[in-house]
Amino acid sequence: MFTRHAELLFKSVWRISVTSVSESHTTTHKFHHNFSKRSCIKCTSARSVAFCIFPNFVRRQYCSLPIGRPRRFPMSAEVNEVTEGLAKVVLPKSVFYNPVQEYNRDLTIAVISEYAKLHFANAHKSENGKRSNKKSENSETKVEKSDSGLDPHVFDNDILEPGKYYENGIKIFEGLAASGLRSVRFGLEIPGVKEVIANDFDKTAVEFIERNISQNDLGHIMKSRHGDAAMGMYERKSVEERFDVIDLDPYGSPHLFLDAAVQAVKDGGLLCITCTDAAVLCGNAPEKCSANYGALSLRSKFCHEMGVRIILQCLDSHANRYSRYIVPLISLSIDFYFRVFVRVYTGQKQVKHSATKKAMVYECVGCGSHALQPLAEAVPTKGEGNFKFMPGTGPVVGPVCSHCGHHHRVGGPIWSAPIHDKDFVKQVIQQVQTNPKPLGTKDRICGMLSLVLEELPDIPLYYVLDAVCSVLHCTLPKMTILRSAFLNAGYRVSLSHAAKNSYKTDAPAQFVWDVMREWVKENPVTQKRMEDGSVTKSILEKAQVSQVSFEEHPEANPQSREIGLLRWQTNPEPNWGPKARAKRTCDDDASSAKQKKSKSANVEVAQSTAQ
Ligand SMILES: C[S@@+](CC[C@H](N)C(=O)[O-])C[C@H]1O[C@@H](n2cnc3c(N)ncnc32)[C@H](O)[C@@H]1O
Ligand SMILES: [Zn+2]
Repeated sequence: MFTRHAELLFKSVWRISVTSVSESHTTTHKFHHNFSKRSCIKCTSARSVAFCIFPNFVRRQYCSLPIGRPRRFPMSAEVNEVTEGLAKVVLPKSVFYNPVQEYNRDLTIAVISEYAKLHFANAHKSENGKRSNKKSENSETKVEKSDSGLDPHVFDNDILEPGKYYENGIKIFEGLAASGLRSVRFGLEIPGVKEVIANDFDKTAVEFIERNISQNDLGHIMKSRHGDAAMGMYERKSVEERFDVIDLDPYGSPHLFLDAAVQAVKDGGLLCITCTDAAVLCGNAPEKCSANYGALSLRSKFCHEMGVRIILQCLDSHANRYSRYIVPLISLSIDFYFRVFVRVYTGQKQVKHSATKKAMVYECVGCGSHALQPLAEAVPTKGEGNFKFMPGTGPVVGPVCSHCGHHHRVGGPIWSAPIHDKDFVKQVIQQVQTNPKPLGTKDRICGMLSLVLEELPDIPLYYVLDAVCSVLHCTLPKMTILRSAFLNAGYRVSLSHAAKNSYKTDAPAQFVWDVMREWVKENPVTQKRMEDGSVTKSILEKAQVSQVSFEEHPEANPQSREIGLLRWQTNPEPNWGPKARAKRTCDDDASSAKQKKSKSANVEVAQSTAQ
């Protein structure tokens, strides 16, 4: 006991930095503290939090703020340390953290890193352009460095380094940062960064963001912001101040932040958006989906891709109001949430095409056949690149389903244009595979993105084999046999990353059912399933129009399957999934109590309860 006292006294007198370890509190402190005064010697705040080093023995006070900024940590906070990627952060229970979202964070780091390369390549190109103009104006002028200080060789040599400040680097805003883990990782792992701002409207979260900035030595590129995410973006919507990248990872739906996001991102900038309100987007609450996203979701077999496409049409509609439009880079349905990466551009001419990239969806309530009703079409007129825009013609389906006689439900509008940029996806895969410091979820990123590369880019939505077979009450053909039938008939077919056993095809629904009629000839349905008026009977009694061959086609096995990539998630940990909204455990002062009140009003409208 005496030795312990002596050790502590020694440390406090000599102001040695301390790494504290206890059962529930583990944290590293960068600053030195005055033990006897029980206040932080750096900021002399008597209100700094006390974390016990040794339970029931002694309490010490720490603070990681720069001198002169008094601050307080909650007295009752239990602090945990989390290590992910290159980051080590501390956070109390009252600040949100979901370990399963590591995949989301890893993927985002890979995407933004690739985006940063494009950013530097563009800057380099425009600098070269300027340089050659200057040269042609005055051949004696030598331009060694750009006016803006960009080293022209930085991109050529691919020597951008993470953790370093780049004057011409990318500016990133994380609107809903919680502990700042994601932003800290951005700062440490993404090469070519100028600024990372981690924002949260929770006071405790921001205190921990600051602590984590200091603990990870990121003061030169990262800072915190305390306030509403939308306001943080509106403040930076002027052209000079816009962000290159905005990351939004809210509880539930991001809809409250989208108007600000599409304005605060620079021309060609990147939005990274998570939606964890999967139930709403997948048709459990179409009215809520309509209110939040301006589109009706359908509870269909293809709901996971439909959810992605609803988010994209919503983003594009928001952008259109400001003469801007989106270009999706990667749009994914993952586990229990959606994550989309889109670039936002300005251009009135392109905005006119936006309505042609959206469609309503008809889905038969009996057999699940679906058809897309485009909202508008572009008709070429005189002069290159000129179009006249017309409302879509329809309906594309009859009063009842031509396959089973049931009625249709109408959903949408959805984004009906491509949802991924395959060249970009290839670059991300290559970068993830060759990264000397591999991401924790590297295998899954490569597996899922390889599936994305295989997806038919021009075919929205898909069929699910189990569902099609359950309509007919028949046995399931092997996926390779089914795919062969489409390929042998000259149609294209692919999986979708959004669902196992899915198939996308450019074949008409008539052929989809012809394949099943042929299959049922060899694998008959029991007679009791052929009741009068049943969907099974209606479909199987219809004459088969096309010839179908199940002979194995050489491309029947998708490459991602052949080489055994990790394509769909296996359970990463027990009870994984959305995490409940973080609960506040600390005492709040009067102002944060007020804030809490208005927050709950916002939250009421804004978000569902889980992430
Ligand atoms: C799901 S957590 C963010 C998780 C974090 N991005 C990560 O990867 O660990 C959502 C955070 O948003 C914050 N938040 C909710 N509404 C907000 C608003 N309007 N403005 C700023 N922050 C908000 C909450 O306090 C919470 O910390
Ligand atoms: Zn039908």
